[in-house]
Amino acid sequence: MSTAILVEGLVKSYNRVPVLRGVSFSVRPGEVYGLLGPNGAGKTTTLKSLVGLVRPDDGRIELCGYNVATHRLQALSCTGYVPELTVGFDYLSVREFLEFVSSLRGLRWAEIEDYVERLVNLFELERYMDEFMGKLSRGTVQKALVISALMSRPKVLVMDEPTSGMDPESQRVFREEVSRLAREGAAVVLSSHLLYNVERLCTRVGILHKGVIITEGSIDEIRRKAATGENSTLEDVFLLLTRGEGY
Ligand SMILES: Nc1ncnc2c1ncn2[C@@H]1O[C@H](COP(=O)(O)OP(=O)(O)OP(=O)(O)O)[C@@H](O)[C@H]1O
Repeated sequence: MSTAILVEGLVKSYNRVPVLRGVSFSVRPGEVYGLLGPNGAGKTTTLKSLVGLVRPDDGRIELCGYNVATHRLQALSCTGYVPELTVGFDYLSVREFLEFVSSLRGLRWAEIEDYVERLVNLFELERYMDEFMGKLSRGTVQKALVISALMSRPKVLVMDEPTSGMDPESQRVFREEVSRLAREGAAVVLSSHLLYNVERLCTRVGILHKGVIITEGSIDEIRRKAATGENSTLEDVFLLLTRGEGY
């Protein structure tokens, strides 16, 4: 399959205020696509549309070849998702939460146990396994959410600000594990304001601004397009393109 995530002409308004005005991008197996943009640019709305939590007014989304509007179950069964915020799991321990997600996904615990244990060790979550999710710090919750999305080794991974609150060591673990999954053939899309992480992890980025993707490509390509010079950072490019025009 040449495209695992296909987004075409996504349009969405809230209370007649347009938020997405024709967002299009695609992600191939093995790619990690970073969706960037100022606050309110529409990143969460786009990612929620991908997993069927927001119904777009127009446009087409396919995950693993399945149209999300008509074959949502099939599309989501090959997809891992890290939401921006979680609600409702406060009174589950981390262990119960992971077991709950695995059973929802129809995974057999015995088959994923070794992988989950490896991730739990890497993210240093062992001592929190029997703590309620509601008692944990933001970064610790994020680690549990990331593990819950990775544990099925999905073909498509959709992540909204996945590393917010994570310490630098865990962010490195995150980058390594997501890269590993991509090398195994997953297509990944993530939103982030942490441009340092994006620069190291993403093979391609798209900058969302005023409801459309204003530039897209590898970091080198968008640096050339923005003519910010070969020593410029992603932050330089981002600030140049979106300067003073927060949406
Ligand atoms: N349910 C909703 N009802 C009305 N407006 C909404 C709703 N959800 C989002 N919006 C508005 O849509 C716009 C885009 O929001 P969205 O959360 O998609 O942006 P974002 O790029 O993810 O922002 P951030 O970087 O701050 O997380 C914002 O102006 C927001 O206030």
